[in-house]
Amino acid sequence: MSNGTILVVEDDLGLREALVDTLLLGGFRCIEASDGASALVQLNQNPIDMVISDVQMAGMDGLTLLKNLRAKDCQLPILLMTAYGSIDAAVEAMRYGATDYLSKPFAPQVLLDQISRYMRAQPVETDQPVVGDPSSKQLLTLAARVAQSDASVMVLGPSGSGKEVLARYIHNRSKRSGAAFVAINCAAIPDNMLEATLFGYDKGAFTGAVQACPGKFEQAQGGTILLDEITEMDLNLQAKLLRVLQEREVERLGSRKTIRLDVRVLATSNRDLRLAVEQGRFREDLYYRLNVFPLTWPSLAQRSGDILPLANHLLGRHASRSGLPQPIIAACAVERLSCHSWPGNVRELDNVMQRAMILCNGERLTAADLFIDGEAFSSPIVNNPIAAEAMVEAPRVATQAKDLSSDLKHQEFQIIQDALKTLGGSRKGVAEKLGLSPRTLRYKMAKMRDEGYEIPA
Ligand SMILES: Nc1ncnc2c1ncn2[C@@H]1O[C@H](COP(=O)(O)OP(=O)(O)OP(=O)(O)O)[C@@H](O)[C@H]1O
Repeated sequence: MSNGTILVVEDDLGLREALVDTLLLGGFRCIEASDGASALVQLNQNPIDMVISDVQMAGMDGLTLLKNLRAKDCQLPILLMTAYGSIDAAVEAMRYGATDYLSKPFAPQVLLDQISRYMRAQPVETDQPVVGDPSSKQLLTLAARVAQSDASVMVLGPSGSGKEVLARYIHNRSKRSGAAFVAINCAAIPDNMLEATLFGYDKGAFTGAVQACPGKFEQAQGGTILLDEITEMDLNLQAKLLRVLQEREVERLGSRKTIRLDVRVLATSNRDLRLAVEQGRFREDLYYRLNVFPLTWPSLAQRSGDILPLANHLLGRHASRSGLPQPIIAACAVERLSCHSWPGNVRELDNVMQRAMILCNGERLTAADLFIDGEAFSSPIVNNPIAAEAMVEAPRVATQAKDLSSDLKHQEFQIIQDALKTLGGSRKGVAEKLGLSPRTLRYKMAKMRDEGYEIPA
């Protein structure tokens, strides 16, 4: 997914910078505000997908900002950062409609995990899934045929394999393409909020329901709803969902008015559905209702003909986002991409291409620009030909290369740490001295932080 835009509201400049660095690394766009009032201005001027705000700020504090935001938009995800141990502030935040809260201090990964739980689904930029493997081409042809009907479709496949891309493709190829496509990730929303999110609620239906809000089904009226990771839905809610699907009508929470629905339902799961039914974790009647037409997108390793076309496509996407020309993938990089098993599927490939775009210095993307998790990495700063060699040979000498890589990474972090100390913490100075772009430096510093290196102030 293009990860979306986050408004970061924090009056402490240092902390705001650290938050922004972490979020940029996570692939999000960021807009900054130092208090509640300027946050409201930013919100009026920019499309925002999520807000992260401190509670204690001079001027308009986080809770007042929260109330203002909720009055304008009842669905915008808002995360509040509360001081450690400040239970009262956290409870109050939730009462006034915060989506969740983070208690300070928190690790960067905790922040990123919370964000991915609540981030609004982002439009996927490509209309047509990119494929190259004969099996994927067949699957697309089948999906295009299924799209013409109004049947429920269950898209199966491992995490990151492109299930949402396929679901959007079905919507775009259907007669409903002119209407909304509404995706909801059933695993990302806490059980007690999922029902209200799906079916909507009336004012006063529960504490914090300060105004009526339509649910996702209503928003998808005339179009398609995607129930992502449906097997994660709790059994009680599965029963309510089944009723909505059977009756084709919905009642908002706290309301007696029924609303007729004209919505096509698509669902995804990365579990073995039959097994989930056998284990009593997924209702059999719901299984049959949703599984009218199952389509399975296998792991990337099982359709290796897709790897290179996808790598080029994803690289092009990152190049155009950074306003840079798209590099050509050199033969050594192609070999490395083809050798890897891609346990994280297309999402992992996307991350690798994003990093490669940052690391790549010229028109050619080489094996040394591919930073694959769990494999050797040759640093652009410590430009060591032995390490580059070790990377190309990675499948054969993985263990040796891994040791060398971690050694090089340590040296590189040491160099950055020393430069920061010498230059009194000036990032601009360090970037210039080491010949790195500010973005690459930020990326490396965030990695250092993750690995427990101390960053001189
Ligand atoms: N065939 C494809 N063509 C273009 N982009 C793709 C393709 N498959 C996956 N992607 C990209 O890979 C990323 C992951 O895809 P997607 O979110 O559809 O996977 P998923 O199977 O739904 O993942 P999850 O199970 O974690 O929800 C997205 O950035 C998407 O744009």
